[in-house]
This record gives sequence, C-alpha cells and structure tokens, in this order.
Amino acid sequence: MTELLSAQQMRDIEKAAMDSGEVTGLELMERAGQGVVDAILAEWPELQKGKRRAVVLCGPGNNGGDGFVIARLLAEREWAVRVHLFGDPAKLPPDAKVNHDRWAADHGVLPMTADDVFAGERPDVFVDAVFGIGLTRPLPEHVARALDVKGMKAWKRAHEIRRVAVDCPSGLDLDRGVVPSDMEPDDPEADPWPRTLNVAELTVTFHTPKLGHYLGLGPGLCRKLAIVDIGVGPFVPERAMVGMHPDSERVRLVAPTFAGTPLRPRMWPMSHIAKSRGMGHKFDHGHVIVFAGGVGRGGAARMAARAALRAGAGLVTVLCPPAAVIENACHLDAVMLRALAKDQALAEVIDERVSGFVVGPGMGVSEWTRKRVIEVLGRRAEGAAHRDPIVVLDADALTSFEGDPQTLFAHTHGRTVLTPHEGEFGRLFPDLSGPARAGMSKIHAVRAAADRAGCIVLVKGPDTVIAAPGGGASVHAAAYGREVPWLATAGAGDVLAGLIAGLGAPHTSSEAYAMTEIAAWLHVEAARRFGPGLIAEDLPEQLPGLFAELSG
Ligand SMILES: NC(=O)C1=CN([C@@H]2O[C@H](COP(=O)(O)OP(=O)(O)OC[C@H]3O[C@@H](n4cnc5c(N)ncnc54)[C@H](OP(=O)(O)O)[C@@H]3O)[C@@H](O)[C@H]2O)[C@@H](O)CC1
Ligand SMILES: [K+]
Repeated sequence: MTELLSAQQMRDIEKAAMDSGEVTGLELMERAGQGVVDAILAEWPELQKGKRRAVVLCGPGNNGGDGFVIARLLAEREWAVRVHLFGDPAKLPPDAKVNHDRWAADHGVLPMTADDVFAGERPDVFVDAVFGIGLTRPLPEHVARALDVKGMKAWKRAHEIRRVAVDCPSGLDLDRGVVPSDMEPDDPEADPWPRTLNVAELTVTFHTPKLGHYLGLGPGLCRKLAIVDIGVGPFVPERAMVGMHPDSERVRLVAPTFAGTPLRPRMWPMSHIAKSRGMGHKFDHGHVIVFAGGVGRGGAARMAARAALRAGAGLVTVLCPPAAVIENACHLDAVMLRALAKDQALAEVIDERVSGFVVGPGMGVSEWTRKRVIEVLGRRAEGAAHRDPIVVLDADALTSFEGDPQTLFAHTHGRTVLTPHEGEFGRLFPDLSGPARAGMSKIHAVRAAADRAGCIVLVKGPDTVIAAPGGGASVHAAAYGREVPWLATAGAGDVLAGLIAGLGAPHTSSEAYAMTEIAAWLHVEAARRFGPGLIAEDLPEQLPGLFAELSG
C-alpha cells in the first residue's frame, strides 16, 4: 500500500531530509520542478517538439518556488513562458526567492489578476503553482478568478489548454480534500463545490500522495495524479506496510502498491484470502450467520449471505423469522436457512463454531434488533485457541442505537466492524458528522469514532475511510480511473457487509482490519469488472472471475 501523508507529515519528512545534510531545500525544489516538467512531457508527448507557450502562476510560498523552476526549465526548452506572481517577491521564502531571482534576472514577472493572466495569448500549458500543502485559508477572490481558466471564457478553445497543478489545484486543502471558502457551509446539504472551479488535468505531487488527493473533492479536482520521487524516501521509510497491523500515525491507501510500486495481486490481496491458500475443511473456512428481516424484507440479508459465501466462508446460514422461511427458501440453495423466533435464544439454533455474523441489513430499526446485536457481541471466544467471531454491524443494526450509542459501544470488541454510510455514521456520532465536522477531516472523524466505539469503523463513500481504535486508518478511494458511479445502487452496502464477514470468518484469516480493507477494494473491483448496469446481486457473482484474474 501507499502512504497518504498530512501536510505536516510531509513537512517533517522534508525537514528530516534536509537535516541529514545530504540534500538542500534548493535541490529538492529543483527535483520537484524537473519532475513536473518530465510529467508534463510524459503526459503529452506532442509537447516535446516545437515552440510552445506556457503560463505559470506562482504563489507566495515554496509551491511558487517550484513554479519558478518549472518556468525556467520550460524556457530552456525554448518555450515562451509567462510568469505571474501572487505576493511580494521580497517576502518569498529563501529557496523560492532564489528561484524567483534566477528567473527575474532575465524575464518578466507579471501580477496575478485575471485581467493580466488572460490578456496574453492562449497557452498550450497552464501551470498552477500558487498554493500546495501550505494553504491556510480560502483563496483570495482575484486568485480564484485567475485560476478559473474555463470559467473566465477569456480564451477561445480553452478546453485545449493543458492544466497542470503543482502538488494540488490551488485552493484544495490537502489534509481534508475540501475547498475552504469564505462561505464554509454550516449547512451539510450545501453544495460543497466552490463557486469558481480550479480543475487540473494533471496533478503532480511529490514523494507520496497527500490525504486530500484521495478524500472528498480531491480526486475530482486533481483528475490525474503523477507522483515524483524527489529522493526523500530514504530519510523516512514507508511504514504503512501492506497486510500489517495499521500504523497509528500514517494513513495508508488501500491498493495493491507499496511505496508507490505496484504489488502483484497474488501478494495482495490474494495471499490474505484464506480459501486461496491451500486446502481445508469447510468448517476451517468458518461459518457466517446473517440475520434477515421479516416477510418481504429478506433481500438485503440474502445478498450479504451470498457475498459471504462467494468471498470464502465455508458455510453461511440466514436466520429469519419463522413466517419468512418459505420466502427465503425459495431464493436460497447453497446458503443455508434456519428459523429464529423472536423470543428464541441464539444458542438454540446455532453452534459454537460460528465465526462470523452480519447483523443489520433489512432487519428493521427496533428493540429486537438491539437485543440481537448485543447477544451476538456477547458470543466471545473462550480460550486462547479461538478468536472472537467477526461481527459486521450495518444499516438497521446501527440505526437502532441512535440516541444511545454508548450501549452499543459497551459491547463491541476488537473483531467488530461498523459499516455505516455517512447518514448512519451521523446517527451514532452526531458530534463527528455534518456541520460538527467542519474543520475536521473524514480521517480525523472516523479515527475518533473508532476510538470511541472500541472497534473497527468503515465509513462508506467514494472515499471510504477505515479506522481502528488507537489511530490506524486507511483510505480506499474509487478514484483515478477506478470510479464506479454505478456502485451507488440499492443493496451494494449489504454486499460489502457480507464480503467483510466472509473474508474474516475463516479461522486462518488475517486480522479483521486487513480483511475490511480487502473487502472494500474487492467490492469496487467487482463493480468495475461488471460495469454500468450493475445491480447489487451482480457483485457476488463477479468474485470467482475476479479471484481467478488476481491469482493469475
Ligand atoms: N519544502 C521543500 O523542501 C519542498 C517543498 N515543495 C513545494 O513547496 C510547497 C509547500 O510550500 P509552503 O510550505 O511554502 O506552502 P505553499 O503551499 O507554497 O503556501 C504557503 C504560502 O501561502 C500563503 N497562503 C496560504 N494560504 C493562503 C491564502 N488562502 N491566501 C493567501 N496566502 C495564503 C502562506 O501565508 P501564511 O498562511 O503563512 O500567511 C504562505 O506564504 C509544496 O506544496 C511543494 O509544492 C517542493 O518543492 C519539494 C520541496
Ligand atoms: K498548486
């Protein structure tokens, strides 16, 4: 996996590199600028030839410093380069000042107003080096306008201009993936998109991606991400090792990569998937129980059950009210079925070998659901030879504790996984969601939630965030070529719950956290494999083909 750093962590890494005495800030800036130019030419090879035009917008910090390096390197290629600066050259930080002065020695530096920027000829490349990790407040209005290449409609065929963002499109908060605005919404329903849009076609960042490249609006504004190695890696080794216990400080991206290098899928995720690792009796692969709702409400549980079975559980049983047995029996074959009356104890119908539960989908919000959740969470392993069953709580199992989450949190254990969407998350953690989250990143909120709940929490979305008590956190983003808008379909969340339980139930499976990460990734891969037109039932059916491809 690849680490996602906060702005502060990136600064610390740069500082460690410079403190080592082996590299200077100026050298890092030169590598960064060179890396951006190389990335531009790699992305658009047609730019390698001919005299081209570039406009470079430079800001008042080191992001602007990168911009001056880029301007110089492009000018050395005989490009006609126009540079606009926001800020006072005398106040630039030292390395940026050096590069400003080198540029200004024989080129002009123009002011950064929309009138100035859009006055000249239409460039081939428009470089945004105004703000990177140092953004501390909303963009000044005139800077936002100067960056809004399309919106200003000053140039004909503006869509032909290649827009490149240095570190990020300026205005994006790289810790949170939001664009802070003077009108920071108190209203959670308010449109999160800024009034003027600064969307890049290529974003070039350094060393490793930052949180905001994957959270919230980040992927939509960055569009395509290139990572430039500026040589700071050796000073602070990557810690977010794939398949390991999550690191308490660094956030990892859920993807088959390590330190930016692709991993063979056979190594991740397949080496963690119990059924792909040799033989075993069906009981070795665990037994998952999925609770179903009443008559006419069993579909969610059936889809979760099928996903658990396809994901690798040895046995899966749906438990439903006696009145719903016939309905469920009409739909289930490989998945087993048992009746569970309202007042019946779980121990009467299931045995000790059950190693996974899915509770919530289609169950209804009720006191009965609460009781079942608590009963399930009470089934702990006795003796060191066994593990607690993995318990995935979704949908109504979460909503049933609205207003009284403490009762739930008093029973959760380390192999409990809560899988809320944002709405359900808000019911359990009102102080960490909606307007109360303002200023806080989704990572921060989900970490705090996992600490409070004492279990793993996965908050769904195009940017799915997973956290464990103690600070371990991961982001899984359906972004940068992995977008699956068709996954927003009824029942997809039930399938995810089933996947987590099915992957985590085998007695030899890795820890629940690693399985939750893998489930989030497989869920999107299954949706990608199917494509548009997907309905939730299709997801489990993609797994065999997907596993075959990943094992190849
Ligand atoms: N260090 C290194 O070795 C390397 C760094 N690298 C590059 O440096 C970048 C980070 O540089 P950075 O830390 O100087 O931050 P940057 O994003 O340029 O902005 C800070 C300035 O903006 C100002 N400011 C902020 N928001 C504002 C607003 N809304 N409106 C107005 N002003 C605002 C802020 O002012 P202040 O908040 O302090 O008042 C400060 O003056 C990084 O993204 C990468 O590109 C690479 O070269 C690799 C090597
Ligand atoms: K930028």
